[in-house]
Amino acid sequence: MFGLVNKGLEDMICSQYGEEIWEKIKSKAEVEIEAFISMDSYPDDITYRLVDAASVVMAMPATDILEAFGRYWLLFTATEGFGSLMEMAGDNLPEFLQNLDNLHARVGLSFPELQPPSFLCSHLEAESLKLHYYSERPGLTPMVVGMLKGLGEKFDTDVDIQLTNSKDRGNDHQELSISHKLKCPFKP
Ligand SMILES: O=C(O)CCCCN(CCc1ccccc1OCc1ccc(-c2ccc(Oc3ccccc3)cc2)cc1)Cc1ccc(C(=O)O)cc1
Repeated sequence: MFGLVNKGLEDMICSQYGEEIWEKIKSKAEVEIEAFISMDSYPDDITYRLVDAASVVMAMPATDILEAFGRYWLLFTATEGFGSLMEMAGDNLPEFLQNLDNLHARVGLSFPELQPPSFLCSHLEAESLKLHYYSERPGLTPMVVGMLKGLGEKFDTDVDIQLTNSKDRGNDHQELSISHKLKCPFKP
């Protein structure tokens, strides 16, 4: 996983809980890396160990940490680091999601070690769509849900996300039903 992800986790923990908690998480995860380099690639295992350790140290379910992290990563880490790349992906939520694979492909051109998941949109309606999420990495759906919620905030859009099919149920990918509604700009 790119350092961009692990660094995002570090930034979220340090900014919300302080460096001390982050050091505790790192030592519990037996991660000795001083500082994550955003553009370096690290074994996925490091990310999983950090999330599991954070779950113990902060006494929070790992799924809650992953969702909070996904939202933070989208709104801060990815936006600060790759605002222009994100802007190119679309002006609204459905457009962005339909361009997600292109966004990953564009990054992959410069960073071949990227191992992105794949996203496919179907059943596109005015205010809903189905997002098919294919990944070799298990257990990161809550992180993607958090990213999608972050995306909703970025686009001033109310988002409701339901997992409608999953690998736990024998499906070969995760299927998320997403309804999205632009927030009315002026309160009546
Ligand atoms: O693998 C999984 O099953 C879940 C992992 C999270 C999936 N992506 C997030 C996808 C996403 C979902 C919802 C909304 C927005 C999303 O992504 C937007 C995005 C995607 C990729 C980047 C990105 C940018 C630069 C990258 O690499 C760098 C980093 C620093 C300097 C130069 C390039 C890597 C990813 C930025 C925003 C981002 C991603 C993160 C890491 C990797 C990877 O390490 O291979 C691949 C993809």
